Parts: sequence; structure tokens; C-alpha cells
Amino acid sequence: MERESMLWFFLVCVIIYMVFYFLMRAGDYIWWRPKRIEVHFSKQGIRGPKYHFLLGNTKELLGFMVKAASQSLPLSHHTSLPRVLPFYHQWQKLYGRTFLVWFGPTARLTVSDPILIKDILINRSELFEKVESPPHVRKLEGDGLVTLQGEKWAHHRKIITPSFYMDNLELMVPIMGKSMRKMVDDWFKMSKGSKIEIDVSRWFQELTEEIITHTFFGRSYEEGKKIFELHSRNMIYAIGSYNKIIIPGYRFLPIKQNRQFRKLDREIGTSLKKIIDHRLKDYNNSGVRSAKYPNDLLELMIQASIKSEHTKEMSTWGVSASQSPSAFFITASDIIEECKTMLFAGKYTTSSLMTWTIVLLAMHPQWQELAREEVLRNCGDHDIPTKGHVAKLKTLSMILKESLRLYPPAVALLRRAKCDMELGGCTILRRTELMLPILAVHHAPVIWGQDATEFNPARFSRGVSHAAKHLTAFMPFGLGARRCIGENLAMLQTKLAIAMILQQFSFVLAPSYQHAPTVVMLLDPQYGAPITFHTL
Ligand code: HEM
Repeated sequence: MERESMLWFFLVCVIIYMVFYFLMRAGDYIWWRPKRIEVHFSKQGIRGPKYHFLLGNTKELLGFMVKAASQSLPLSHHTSLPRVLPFYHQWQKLYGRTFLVWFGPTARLTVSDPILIKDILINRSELFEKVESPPHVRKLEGDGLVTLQGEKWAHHRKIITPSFYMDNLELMVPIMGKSMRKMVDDWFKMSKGSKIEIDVSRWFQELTEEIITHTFFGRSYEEGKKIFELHSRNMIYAIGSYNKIIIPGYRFLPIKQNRQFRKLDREIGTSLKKIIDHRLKDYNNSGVRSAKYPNDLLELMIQASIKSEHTKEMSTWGVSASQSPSAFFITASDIIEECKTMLFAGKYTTSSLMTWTIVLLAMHPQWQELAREEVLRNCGDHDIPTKGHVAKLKTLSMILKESLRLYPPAVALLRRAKCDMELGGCTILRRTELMLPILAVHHAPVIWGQDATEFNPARFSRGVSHAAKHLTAFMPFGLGARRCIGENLAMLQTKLAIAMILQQFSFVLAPSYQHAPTVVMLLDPQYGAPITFHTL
């Protein structure tokens, strides 16, 4: 009996200890640790809004966003920072360009000095890692290049990079041109030879989807298209849950939205596997391809995977394990994840660039005229521009850069310190997150001059180095080793699309257009981008 009571006593002590331990850990996470971090930074002169229990500054952040979203900007007015990143606009006035913000109990050091940004993204990038996206977004973006770290990221980057070389992409100009011709012809028909109002953002999303499908899937285009459609549907669920990410365990709730999300995700995996299995039939047991097709991104990855030493994975694909060479490259599930990543990273970013460029040209008719004159002079008035033509469109290049400067699709980057370190004379603690507000850097008068918030593509006439005080202040595609791999593809397809629109139409903002740049995941027009096109 006594032994039994002892056992009970012991058990109760263990439970009390464990409860106490977890309470202490939780208390440390949501109160003492944030307070220590606040003191640590304030001793070094870095201040910021006060940390509030559990929520951090979430309430203030949401308040700023709701207020900013309720008012549109005047037309042709590009001072979008107070609307898009209202917290940065308000707090940098109080605390300076480097300050501490609390996203729940997570501290984020906001850094907008280009010299420090260069340190973080280029000079000492190995000391920083990427920050994971919220769970639903992570599922959508896939475990591909955007999120991978370390050696695996380096392997994938090496394999995928050749697909995005300019020489390779230029071969796709006729295919891209065909998709764009179809879009422009559709608009022409809808205009009945006169004029038509179109919300361009939706059309550009479809266009970029088609082009990435060609880049990735090549001859499997039709099957690839279905996967994109599933992915786009899932994107709607992810966006729906984006503002609920502060609810712990939200993604596990057995609600219709979550069930639907998981179902579509499984369907994407199954469909992709089918395409890969089909392609593998072109390979003999030695891993040599019998059929002759041009290389698309999927093919490059399959070839790399055939060299994989992941024998188990390979045998499930029906390729003889004994034939696999020894170097580790890439596996079947890696390909599936990379595919999702490309779809996620390439579609909405590029359509956002196309949309803002058309909006800007509609707002600034003198630049629209200059760009059209250049296009007609170099490419003629109807023909699909060739890669040679595209290379000559210098004014259009300047316009795209100015569009990316004023309206960068990705408005901020995130990194996390891997260890305690010194940055700009201040000690940063391990696991501190750093927020690099691209939009704020692109709009800073100290970097770009007093006309920083004006649309002036001429500032890029002698290149980025003459446009800004710091070469690294222009970073719509990021900087350093993790710089966007799809930059060439995005610029090429946007140039081609805008050139082909300029050949056929002049355009102005539709009367219903409201100038309201906003961020859900990327920078988009809150009420769409209705534009009135007049046939030439
Ligand atoms: C205007 C269009 C685009 C913009 C503004 C853009 C922007 C960016 C930015 C800012 C990054 C760096 C993220 C970071 O450092 O945390 C990035 C990375 C990336 N982008 Fe893009 N992107 C665009 C188009 C594309 C396209 C068309 C693709 C592919 C089809 C693509 C694929 C990627 C990938 C895979 C990464 C991760 C690279 C790595 O970490 O190695 N992007 N992009």
C-alpha cells in the first residue's frame, strides 16, 4: 500500500514538474524572451513599438492595414508606401530606418539601409537563412528552390539554372509570341475594331500560367495545364486562410476549406507523377533517353534524377536501380515540389509586373507613345517580335525597371540570423528575423533623389548604377545567391507581351479604375486593373 502511495506521489510530482516546466517554457516564449530581446536591442539604440503579451504588435499592424486599405490613392500618384507598408511608414518616422517590430512573439528587425541589406543578402549571406512561409502557403509554394536551404538547395539550383539561361529562353520566343498573339487577337475581337474595357490582371495571370507551363512541361503542356488549374484553385484556399495564420493549428481544423485544400494537393501530386511516369517510358534501362525531344525544365530534372543514387525512389519509377550512377542529384518527390515552386513563384509575380506596367503606361501617355514608337520602329505593326527585336527595345526595358522599382511584386524579403552576430555595429541575436522592405528602399529619396516617388523611366537610361546612390538599392528580384532564377523569363515575356499590346492598341485607365496598390502575398491592385483599350 505504502509502495503504491509512493508511486502515486512520484507520478503527481512528475506531472506537476512537467506542467510547471511547460508553463515556464510558454511564459518564456510569450513574455520573458520578448522582453529580454527588447532590452537587448534598446541598449544598442534600436527601438520600436512596445511588445504586447502574446500578440506583439499584431493589433496595431492590422489597424494600420485596415485604415490604409480604406482609402485609394489619387490617380498617377505613386507614393504607395503609406498604403502598402503603413507600419513601416509610421514607425520609421518615430524610430528610424532600423527598428524592431513584433509579429506575435516573433521579433523582426526592419532593415532598409542598402549597405546592411548588401551585407545580409550578399557579403555574409551564409549567416542568414530563409524564413518558412505559413503552412498553407508552404504547401502551395512546394519544397522547392524558394524554400530549400543548404546543400540540397545548391544541387537543385545547379540543375535548374540552365533552363533559365537567356539562350534557352530565347528559343521560346515564338511559343510565347503565339500565346500573346491569341490574347491580343481576343481583345481585338472583343473590341469590335473600336474599344474595349478589360481587367488586365486576370488575363495576364492566364498568359503567364501558359508560358511557365511551356517552360516547365514542354511537350506535356496539355497535362501540365491541368495541374496549373488545380494549383490555381488551391491558391484561392491558401489566400483565404492567409489572414488566419495567427490561429494556432488552424490548418488542422476539419473544416471544408482545409479538406478541399488537402484533396487538391493530393490531386496535383498524382497528376504530376503520371506525367513523370509517362516520360520515364522514353528511357531505357541504362537511363538513356530513346526518344528525341527538346529539353524542358521537367526533362532536365528527370535526367538529373536518373543519375540519382536514391535507388528506392528510382525503382518505384521503374528504372533499374542497379544502373543508377552514384552522384546524388534529385528525386521524384523533389521534382513534384519543384514543379509547384515554379508555378507559385513565376505566375503571379510576372502577371503583377505586366499589370503595373500597363497601369503606369495608361497613367503616363507620353511614355506610352515613346514605347510604341520604339516598338513600331523595331518590330513593325503586326509581326510577332523576334528575340532580335526584343533586344532592341531599350525604352521598354527602362519602363519595366521603373515599374519594378515603384511597384515591386515582392514588397519585402525575410531572413533569420543563424547565430549571434554583429551587423552595422549592433549585436543581432540568433534566430532574430530580419525584414528587408524592398518597397521602402525603392521609394527612398535619399537613394533615388527627390523624384523618388515619380514615374521617370529615364532615370535608368544609363543603367542602375547611375539611377541610384547604391547599386544594390534596386532589388525587385532579390540579391546574391538566392536572387530570382526566373528573372530573365519574367523580363522577356513581359517585354514581348507589352510590345504586342502596344502594336495593336492605345490605352487609358478605365473610369472605374481605383488606384489602390495592396499586398496579400504580392503587390496587386486592390480593385483590379480595368483599362480601356482603343484599336489603332
Ligand atoms: C516579375 C517577376 C518576378 C519577381 C518580381 C520575382 C521576385 C523574386 C524575388 C524577390 C526572389 C528572392 C526571394 C528571396 O531572396 O527571399 C525570387 C526568387 C525566386 N524566384 Fe522569382 N520573381 C519573378 C519571376 C519568377 C519566375 C518567372 C520564376 C520561375 C518560373 C521565378 C522563380 C523563382 C525561384 C525558383 C526563386 C528562388 C530562387 C532561389 O532561392 O534559389 N520567379 N523571385
